[in-house]
Amino acid sequence: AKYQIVMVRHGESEWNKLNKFCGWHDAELSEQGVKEAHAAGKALKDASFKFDVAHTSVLTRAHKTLFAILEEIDQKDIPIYKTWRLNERHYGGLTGLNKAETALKHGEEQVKIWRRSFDVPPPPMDESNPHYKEIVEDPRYADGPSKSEFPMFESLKLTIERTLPYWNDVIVPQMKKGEKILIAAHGNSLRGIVKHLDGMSDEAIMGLNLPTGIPFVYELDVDFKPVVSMKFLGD
Ligand SMILES: CC(=O)Oc1ccccc1S(=O)(=O)Nc1cc2c(c(O)c1O)C(=O)c1ccccc1C2=O
Repeated sequence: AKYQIVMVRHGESEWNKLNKFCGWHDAELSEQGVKEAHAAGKALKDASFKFDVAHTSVLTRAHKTLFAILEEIDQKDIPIYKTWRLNERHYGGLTGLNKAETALKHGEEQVKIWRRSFDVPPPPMDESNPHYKEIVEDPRYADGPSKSEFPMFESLKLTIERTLPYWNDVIVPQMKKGEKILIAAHGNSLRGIVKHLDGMSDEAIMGLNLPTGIPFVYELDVDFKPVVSMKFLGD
């Protein structure tokens, strides 16, 4: 095919293990997550993948997944672009809550609505949330989003709407120049790219839960239409 791109959801994080909404909180990879990342790198090395450039979010769990992969394929010297636009969805006031706390605070009915909604946002994060300051004041957001567009919550729809401009304005032009690209990001930001590439419905993309730490390949024709969609390594 004319173009090929590899994407991978970061390995399991410490908060995934605790079933806590993580979003823009900068959780570490769990030990299992580090292992997943190295396994991903080994799979890419065995398949002789080489990249010219990598894109990731501004969150550590994605960086460490990317670094483990680049170490395994011996390509630690390629340029790495970090952008908030590839961040995980912002879970607003739910950030830090686990399953029980969420149900206790908002009730099972509301959880059911959120789970199946594409554009119903969680409650905004406010100063009462223990993670408010660490996120809003983080210097890593100096390059964006601006104060006025800094999210306090995101629906899946809003997440996709802020990820796609990066795909269209940064990644596609690089692919057109022949760059071989690896994206290490998060479940919901990668959903935005996959939804766009495969023209999936809102319902279909909500049904897609990408596995952690397993790279997948898209092969695209000259019009960026998928010839091969979401081919997982090891498949
Ligand atoms: C598997 C699991 O325990 O998921 C968790 C984790 C934390 C809280 C609630 C749950 S849950 O069991 O209710 N399931 C569960 C709950 C939720 C979601 C979701 O995808 C999910 O699987 C959302 O996407 C979601 C998105 C936006 C607001 C709330 C939710 C939500 O409340």
